[in-house]
Amino acid sequence: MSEDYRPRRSVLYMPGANERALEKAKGLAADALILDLEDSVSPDKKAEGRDRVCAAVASGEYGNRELTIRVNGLDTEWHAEDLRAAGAAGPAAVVVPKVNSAAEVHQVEKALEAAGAPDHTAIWAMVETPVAMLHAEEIAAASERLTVLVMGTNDLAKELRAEHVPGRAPLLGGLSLALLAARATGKVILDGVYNDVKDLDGFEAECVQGRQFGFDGKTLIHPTQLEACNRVFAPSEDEVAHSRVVIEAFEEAKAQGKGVVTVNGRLIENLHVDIARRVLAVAEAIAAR
Ligand SMILES: CC(C)(COP(=O)(O)OP(=O)(O)OC[C@H]1O[C@@H](n2cnc3c(N)ncnc32)[C@H](O)[C@@H]1OP(=O)(O)O)[C@@H](O)C(=O)NCCC(=O)NCCSC(=O)C[C@H](O)C(=O)O
Ligand SMILES: [Mg+2]
Repeated sequence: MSEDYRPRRSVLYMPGANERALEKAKGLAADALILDLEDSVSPDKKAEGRDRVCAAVASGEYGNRELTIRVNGLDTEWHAEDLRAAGAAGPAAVVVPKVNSAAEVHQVEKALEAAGAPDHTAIWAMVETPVAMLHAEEIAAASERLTVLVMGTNDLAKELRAEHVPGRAPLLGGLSLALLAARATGKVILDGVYNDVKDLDGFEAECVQGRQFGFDGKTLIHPTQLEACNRVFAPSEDEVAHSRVVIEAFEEAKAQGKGVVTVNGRLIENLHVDIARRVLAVAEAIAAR
């Protein structure tokens, strides 16, 4: 497998001005953290939150959790200072909300360069408006620095005037467009949040749906959502065992000059072996964490 795989099954938001949550996150089983300066921080706490999240990045106390900062939107009074501070702090990524065009990605890229952001600081673009759904491919392809698309399903539902319903029928068009864009451009894509922190069954069902769709992981808002998310977005033991059987059966068939074989009555071709190899690589990367 040529592609580098970094687990991003569970990506937990936390309010940037909430000291308790920032402290707690150091011990949570999240693959990545989004230290938020946008929706979860009130206007009077924006400056305090900015200082706190930059200090958190500088602390080096978050282990192998990928540490990112969500800045305020491009059209807000806080955006420029957020980018300056986040760029200088050098997190794994700056998460930019409500990105609607390639031009906006270029604007962020320039501001990060001006802030002296290190090369390892990527851009994660949130796609959460009807315009972003229709421009998803140009957004995803806008920059090599942009490595991840993040669904913002709350804003998307708001803009669509849609309701949050089990199965997310009103959002499926947008989810599909963003996924197509991510896969067409070789980017990672994360599913949106599940708002009811008490409804763990509903949450798990949405994780399963996201994984079946092809999302690489899911964004979360509460620590109780971590366990199911990490489990659902990891290959199960059965999948790993089946993948090994598939690879072995195909190798044997190849040695006998055959291009196809069946396993448990199912056709196995080259592409199924590629899938099986990816499953093993993902499982290994997760085990190595
Ligand atoms: C949703 C919450 C406001 C609930 O908070 P609270 O009632 O305080 O939760 P608990 O009392 O159950 O908390 C138990 C302990 O866990 C810690 N905690 C809670 N949430 C987090 C978290 N996200 N990260 C780290 N730690 C957390 C509490 O501090 C308690 O710790 P302890 O004191 O030791 O017991 C709250 O969970 C919350 O604020 N969640 C994050 C909200 C957020 O970041 N929202 C913005 C992102 S979502 C979004 O914007 C989506 C997107 O843009 C879109 O459009 O869809
Ligand atoms: Mg949003």
